[in-house]
Amino acid sequence: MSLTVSNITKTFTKFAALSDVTFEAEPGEFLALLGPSGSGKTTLLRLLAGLDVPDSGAIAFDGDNFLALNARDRRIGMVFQSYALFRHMTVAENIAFGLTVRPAKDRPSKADIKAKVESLLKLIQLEDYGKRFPAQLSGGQRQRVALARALAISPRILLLDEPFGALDALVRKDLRRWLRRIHDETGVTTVFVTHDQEEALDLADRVVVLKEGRIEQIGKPLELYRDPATAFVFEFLGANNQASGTLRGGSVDFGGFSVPAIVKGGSEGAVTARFRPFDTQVSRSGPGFPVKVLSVLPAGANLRLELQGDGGEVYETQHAHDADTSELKAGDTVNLLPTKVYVFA
Ligand SMILES: Nc1ncnc2c1ncn2[C@@H]1O[C@H](COP(=O)(O)OP(=O)(O)OP(=O)(O)O)[C@@H](O)[C@H]1O
Repeated sequence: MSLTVSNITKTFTKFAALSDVTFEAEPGEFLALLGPSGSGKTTLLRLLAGLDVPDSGAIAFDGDNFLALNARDRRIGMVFQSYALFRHMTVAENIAFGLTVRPAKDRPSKADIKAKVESLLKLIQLEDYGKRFPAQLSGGQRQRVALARALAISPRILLLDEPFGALDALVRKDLRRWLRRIHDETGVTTVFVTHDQEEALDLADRVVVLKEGRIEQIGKPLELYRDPATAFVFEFLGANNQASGTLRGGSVDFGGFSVPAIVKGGSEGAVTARFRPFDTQVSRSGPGFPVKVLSVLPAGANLRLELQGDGGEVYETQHAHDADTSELKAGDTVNLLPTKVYVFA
């Protein structure tokens, strides 16, 4: 095990920013910390980095007690959302910084530093940019340089705090793919903070979902999506629909039709059933809730529908085009049938 976080609690003037947080990262694993604003992600990252100390609990890396080491001795690479490059230094000087400030006995030779910077510039695909200053780079390029600077010290662990948060959606997507490739090439254990579920599911080997300073669930992206432990995880990880029904013998009865349920808690009787846009069928005459089509949106090979029930509730569905849905238009009345629902405590 490379990183072990055990029972970490951190309180700010009586307010518990983190409560009893425990998780592990395998060597070389890419872990995402995912949660809404204020869930404790940055606090956790700061504790890992040694920028703050927990009230209780333990943090170890490869058997070393991290809490007994100061920030520098933990050998951590960090990248923040804001471009923290030194403005008066060139790209190459920025990347070399962590090596040039080492005490003489630990400092690599000038030639070694130069070679390291060149290999990192190549890795981040900015080979010809070494002599530029940060102001002469795009936002995305600056974050690539920030990553190279973090990697220059050969960190034992890389901590990334919403590194693409300030960039536009297209650049973010590009950098996401790029970061994953860099991670796979360098193999450094990485903890990535984000509040963007798509980013976390896309990038990470495993995702730690935080809510109000506590871990809701830890799992591989697909596990979390398919097998969410709580209603919070279900809702946080993707578009969701809700309908009231009666849980009975593993199915939810909606009055007139019933749907197989994945039951994660709660008891038989009145429940709120949740279902994903993909787990639905829309038909003109089959079973289901009578709904009105609000909008029809093409989504690649799929069709996305916004539907409204009798009581004003809005549903979202997404499926492949079929005979029953391809001619649909706003204002039509159809039946919405969930094919699988989740019930949580
Ligand atoms: N130095 C501090 N003093 C007091 N409260 C703090 C301090 N740092 C963080 N908090 C509180 O701890 C909670 C968790 O904050 P944190 O920054 O870790 O959340 P986050 O999940 O990273 O949120 P965001 O996505 O908005 O950055 C918040 O309620 C915050 O107000």
